[in-house]
Amino acid sequence: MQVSIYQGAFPPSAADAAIVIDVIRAFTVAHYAFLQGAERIYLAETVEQAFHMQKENKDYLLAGEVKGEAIEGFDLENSPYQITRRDLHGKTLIQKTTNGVRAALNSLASGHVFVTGFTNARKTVHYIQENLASDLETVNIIASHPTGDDDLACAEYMKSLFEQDASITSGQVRDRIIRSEAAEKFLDASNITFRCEDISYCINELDTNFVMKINKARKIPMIERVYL
Ligand SMILES: O=C(O)[C@H](CS(=O)(=O)O)OP(=O)(O)O
Ligand SMILES: [Mg+2]
Repeated sequence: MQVSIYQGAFPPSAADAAIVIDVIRAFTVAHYAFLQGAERIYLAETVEQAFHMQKENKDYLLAGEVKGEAIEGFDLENSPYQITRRDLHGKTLIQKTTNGVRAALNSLASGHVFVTGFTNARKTVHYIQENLASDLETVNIIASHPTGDDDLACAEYMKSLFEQDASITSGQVRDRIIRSEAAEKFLDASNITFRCEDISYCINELDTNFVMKINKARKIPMIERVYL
């Protein structure tokens, strides 16, 4: 199996499987949303599309950000801290974010498409190794932030798990996430728009029994849980 890492929202090629990483914060948010009971998460290309979908389906909840900030009229921010304080049982979310959602939508030409933050990175590798590996010649790992080291560190970690070379530890990934450019504004106490708690949710691996896979058969792609 050839495992390649790309950085940014525009992967140059398709693969048998793609794993799109957004540690800070889109797919950490998605992971916690499922843990809070969400059933599915649609991926919206634009804020307008998200509002249109909610107009047609009044129960859907809008989650996301523009330039990291809350969107007026959305139900949820792009904040794992906030998500963990909501009961989302049975809910459908529509997610719109700058890097993670954009990169996922640009990866749909790959055969299987998974999304993850650091919280579910190890489980995602194990799921692919156990269930798909014999059918996969190429795997693209897409670190969705164009320059931030948070997603790149997680991508290197996942590649090292696939290749079993122990070249990077989970502790090293955690340190790189905390020191990344993307984390800066959250850890700046004078910047009250961003919560430092969000970073705490992004740096710990969780022992969950599912991975997050994109269902491409729907008109609007959506993330679903696939159980281990
Ligand atoms: O909200 C986020 O964490 C980012 C936007 S920014 O990098 O903070 O401007 O979006 P995401 O798609 O979750 O990386
Ligand atoms: Mg990000």
